[in-house]
Amino acid sequence: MSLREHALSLFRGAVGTVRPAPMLKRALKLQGDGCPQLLVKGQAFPVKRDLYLVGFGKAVLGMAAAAEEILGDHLTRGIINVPLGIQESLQRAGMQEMLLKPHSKIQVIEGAKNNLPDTEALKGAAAIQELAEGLTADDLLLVLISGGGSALLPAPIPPMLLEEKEKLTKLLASQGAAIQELNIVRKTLSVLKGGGLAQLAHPARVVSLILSDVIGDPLDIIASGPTAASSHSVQDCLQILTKYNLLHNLPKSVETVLSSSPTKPTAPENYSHVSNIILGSNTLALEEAKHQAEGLGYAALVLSAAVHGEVGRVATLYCQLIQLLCLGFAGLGDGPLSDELRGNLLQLAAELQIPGLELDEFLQALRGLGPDRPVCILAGGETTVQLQGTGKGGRNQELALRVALGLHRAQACTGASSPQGRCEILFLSGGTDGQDGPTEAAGAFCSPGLVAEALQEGLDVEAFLRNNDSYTFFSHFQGGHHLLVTGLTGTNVMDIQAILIRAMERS
Ligand SMILES: Nc1ncnc2c1ncn2[C@@H]1O[C@H](COP(=O)(O)OP(=O)(O)OP(=O)(O)O)[C@@H](O)[C@H]1O
Ligand SMILES: O=C(O)[C@H](O)CO
Repeated sequence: MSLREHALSLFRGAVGTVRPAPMLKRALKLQGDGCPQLLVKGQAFPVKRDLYLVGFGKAVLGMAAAAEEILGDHLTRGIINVPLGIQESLQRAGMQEMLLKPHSKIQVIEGAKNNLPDTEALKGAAAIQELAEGLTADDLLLVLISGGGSALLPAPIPPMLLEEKEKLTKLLASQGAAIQELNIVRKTLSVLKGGGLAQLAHPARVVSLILSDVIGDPLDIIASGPTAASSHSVQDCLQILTKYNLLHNLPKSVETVLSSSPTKPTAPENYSHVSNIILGSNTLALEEAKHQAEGLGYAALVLSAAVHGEVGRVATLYCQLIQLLCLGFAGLGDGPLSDELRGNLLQLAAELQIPGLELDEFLQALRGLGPDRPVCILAGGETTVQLQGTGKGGRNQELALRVALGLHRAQACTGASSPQGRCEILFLSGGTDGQDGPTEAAGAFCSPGLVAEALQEGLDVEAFLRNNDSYTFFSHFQGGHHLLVTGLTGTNVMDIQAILIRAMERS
């Protein structure tokens, strides 16, 4: 099999493991008929009286379909808020397992066009709020949460209007606020976010099943943590508004809400009726890819599930890693060039501040790999692209193209003796949701020869990159062969990267 086929199969395996149905079926069981209990990853929750379900997020329709199949007649009623048009597009894509059955007890509300809160999402949030407020101590509320949940559960604190809150979050996003900052502000201004839903559902037992789309899986940030104790206060919100110069331009209603917000977040002991359980994450997807890579004969290592930073810097990190691996294959893993690369990598990783990354240990483990086995390095996270041009692309395709350019330049420096010439190399970057930016592709593959081969086709990689036009490039180059096209996957645990390297077969 080619490296490309291997990479594709690893990507599909990784995504497959965090698809709603397999994920729910692995984690959730209902046991016993007389006094049924819900079992979630080994934790038992008795169903004393009624069992309700609510959910919000891009992957929640599939999660709800799988949950209803497991809960059967024990489910009393449910309400989910999902993206506008999702039922029709899943139907069209033939993804029946992600759709609710006819006569389902779960009401579906579609809204939040283009991932922005709207009146439909507002109605859905009000219905969820009403359901939660009516629960008793004998009821159990199952909450399904995934990325995109913030826009799908808008409940601005009065007198603030939806448009006012939306305008403020849009302003923050356009100024480059990170998702953590955005969601701290959203939590302060919302009835249901920042633990609000869990508090309204009290005294019912609340069990949240979460598919994480945020680096580090922070419970109080994913979908703005509607069932998680918030570690943030109104002070944090004010600091963020100050940082982005928005504090002195706030609508009156926002000022009113901010001035009457409690100065301290609700104490964690008020969440003893709540269990927040992460069911799927980038880490889980990478573990599955590692397992599959080992099955294919690779020595596989996971670099990190928290790779973030400006796409160009992250591309440099991957290029340097690839060069280091090549030197290892060439038997030069202990030479001065390798030492220099290791030094550069450590410096770059320190600059990128990737949480939890022990690069020193990782590089030691790389050194321990023999030159005989093919190597697979896996990583995940989310890069950022500062758009300069007007082209069409996504962060994964841009990353792959930048890695190709970096490898091309490195090869040009070392010439014919380049250690890259002695091994076969493939890099893949893809979004697990199957859509990279506003394009039809999930991501792209690249190898060191790409830039030179593109030139022969009259395609100038640097010019495409200057215009953030990676999708147009990959669509034209070799008839689109290097595009990763999966279609919408119905899940989302950020992006995945794979580096595959093996010694060149001697002819
Ligand atoms: N022409 C482009 N080239 C490179 N990146 C782009 C381009 N246009 C948009 N992007 C990037 O795509 C991202 C938005 O796309 P997308 O909706 O896939 O991301 P998202 O909102 O983070 O969604 P998700 O987390 O669900 O994948 C942004 O990070 C943006 O910078
Ligand atoms: O909905 C949101 O807030 C983002 O997708 C992060 O979870």
